[in-house]
Amino acid sequence: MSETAIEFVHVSKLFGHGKNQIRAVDDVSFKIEKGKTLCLVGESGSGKSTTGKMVAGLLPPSEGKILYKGKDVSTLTHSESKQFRRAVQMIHQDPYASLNPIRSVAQILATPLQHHHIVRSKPELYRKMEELLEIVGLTPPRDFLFKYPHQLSGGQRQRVAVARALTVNPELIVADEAVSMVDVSLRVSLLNMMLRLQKELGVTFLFITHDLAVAKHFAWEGQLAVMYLGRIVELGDTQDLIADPIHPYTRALITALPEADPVVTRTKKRLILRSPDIPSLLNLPSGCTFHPRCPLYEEGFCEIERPASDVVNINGHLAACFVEARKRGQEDRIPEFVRFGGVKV
Ligand SMILES: Nc1ncnc2c1ncn2[C@@H]1O[C@H](COP(=O)(O)OP(=O)(O)OP(=O)(O)O)[C@@H](O)[C@H]1O
Repeated sequence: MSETAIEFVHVSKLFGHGKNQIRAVDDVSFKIEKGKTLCLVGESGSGKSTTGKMVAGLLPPSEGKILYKGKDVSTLTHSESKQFRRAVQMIHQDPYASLNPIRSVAQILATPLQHHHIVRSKPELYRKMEELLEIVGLTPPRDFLFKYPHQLSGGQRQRVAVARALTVNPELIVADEAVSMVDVSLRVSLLNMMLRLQKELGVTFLFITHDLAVAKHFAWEGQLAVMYLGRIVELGDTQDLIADPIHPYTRALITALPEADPVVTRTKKRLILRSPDIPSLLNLPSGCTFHPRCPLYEEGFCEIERPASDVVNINGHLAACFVEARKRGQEDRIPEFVRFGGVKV
């Protein structure tokens, strides 16, 4: 039976106070099975990083529950909490900022290995550091151990950051825009290295990116969650979601993807949004927050109530769109007063 690594149950994160309060993450639910990948994709400000930080235990939720292996993270004892922090590691966008510039690769890797008593002697330390560098594709390891971050390329630095995360044998890695600062030419090999890690070490991944092409590649065998203004608007197995996107926002993202074949790119019908502007979290539109941009917008239907993330549910492929719920024969999942144009019946 599959085991759930992490689960969000109606989680929200609020920042600020009074009139300046925003819901950076709003009523988000998902689970990631052990050894699988969930990729969060969405535009800047959609709440991806805030979600990632909550998964990594760096931010507490304002509402809702986060379960780690079925246990509410807020109720963990001190020692369980320490274990949790060690089991979940985060890889950031900018490895240059996250690696200490005055420490060599060997020093960067040795600190957690020694601190957590993962190695007990110098020879064991060196064996372990070399093994980690080999796992992340920095070979021969001796060429890299005594280098400093500034002597490495962006892709190599990110590999060191991954190796450092692996020092503590994590069960879950949160990779937040981990390839976006790396040259396009090196991105695929970095992504493939992380995919290999997942297969060989069985690590669970929460992968965060604004780039749907990257998301598609990394989570092809996992799941995608599309975020918009703090909410998940569509969630499903990546292959289903790409083949049959339900939410118009997902469709817009997919039709904007470049195709390998230039003829397909030229002839592909793009989904034109009614407005390019993303509303402010401080002043959200009523009802479905995507309605001012949505090509499927129906007056008197879309602006009444915010659709639940699972108002469309096709064998576990979920989406938050009343228009699509109706089109796909799931009208009974739409609250009655929305169906009757806002009139309480
Ligand atoms: N510590 C904080 N205090 C106040 N507001 C915050 C804080 N962290 C994030 N926010 C706000 O929450 C919203 C969501 O931010 P978040 O970084 O999670 O989005 P994102 O989708 O990861 O975007 P990006 O890729 O630009 O980081 C944004 O409006 C951001 O300004």
